[in-house]
Amino acid sequence: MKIYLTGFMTSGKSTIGPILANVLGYDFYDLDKEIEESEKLSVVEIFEKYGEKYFREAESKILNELSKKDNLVISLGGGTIVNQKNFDMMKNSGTIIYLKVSPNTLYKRLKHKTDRPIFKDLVLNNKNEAEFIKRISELMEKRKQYYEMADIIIDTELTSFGKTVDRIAKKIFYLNNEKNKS
Ligand SMILES: Nc1ncnc2c1ncn2[C@@H]1O[C@H](COP(=O)(O)OP(=O)(O)OP(=O)(O)O)[C@@H](O)[C@H]1O
Ligand SMILES: O=C(O)C1=C[C@@H](O)[C@@H](O)[C@H](O)C1
Ligand SMILES: [Mg+2]
Repeated sequence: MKIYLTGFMTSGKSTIGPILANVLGYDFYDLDKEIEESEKLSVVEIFEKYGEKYFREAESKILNELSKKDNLVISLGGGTIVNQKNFDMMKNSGTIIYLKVSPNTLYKRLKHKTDRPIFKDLVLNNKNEAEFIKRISELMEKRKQYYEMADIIIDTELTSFGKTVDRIAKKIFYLNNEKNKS
């Protein structure tokens, strides 16, 4: 089984992914980290040096390579799913799980982080809360049609890491049992 974790920047994909993989006994890959290793640059540096289009091409290429493996959890980047080819490939090859978090909570997590190129300028320019949340909400609006086509949606707003992992693992064990029955 292949599990793809999707959701907005700082929704918790990279934090929860390795714990989930450990619980399921699967291998774990963080797509952003794989791109960084392959390019020998950080995500911010790739955006600055080569631009977003280049990053997106590298992202799709590495996603396709990783997806040849089985029994794994992949924590995607926040924008990976917003590409029809990536989406179709993941939908046809595995289970997509969306970690749903509100713009207000995402703001609290993002406001001090300078390692997300898309929000770095807002953090460095100390943009006020209303403007920041507006930008998060606008991007969320564009992306949510993809996020919400996930196979499983987990509202993680009020949930600790452990509880989120527990809820996902239970759903995966159930799906695996159903698959074995048929
Ligand atoms: N209940 C929670 N669940 C998940 N993350 C939480 C929670 N509470 C606080 N956090 C914090 O939110 C941040 C989530 O960041 P993380 O890198 O896991 O997000 P991500 O979804 O991988 O983002 P990106 O798309 O940028 O890769 C971490 O700093 C984590 O400590
Ligand atoms: O949401 C996004 O577009 C991104 C999220 C991160 O995971 C990285 O992939 C990068 O910062 C872009
Ligand atoms: Mg991540």
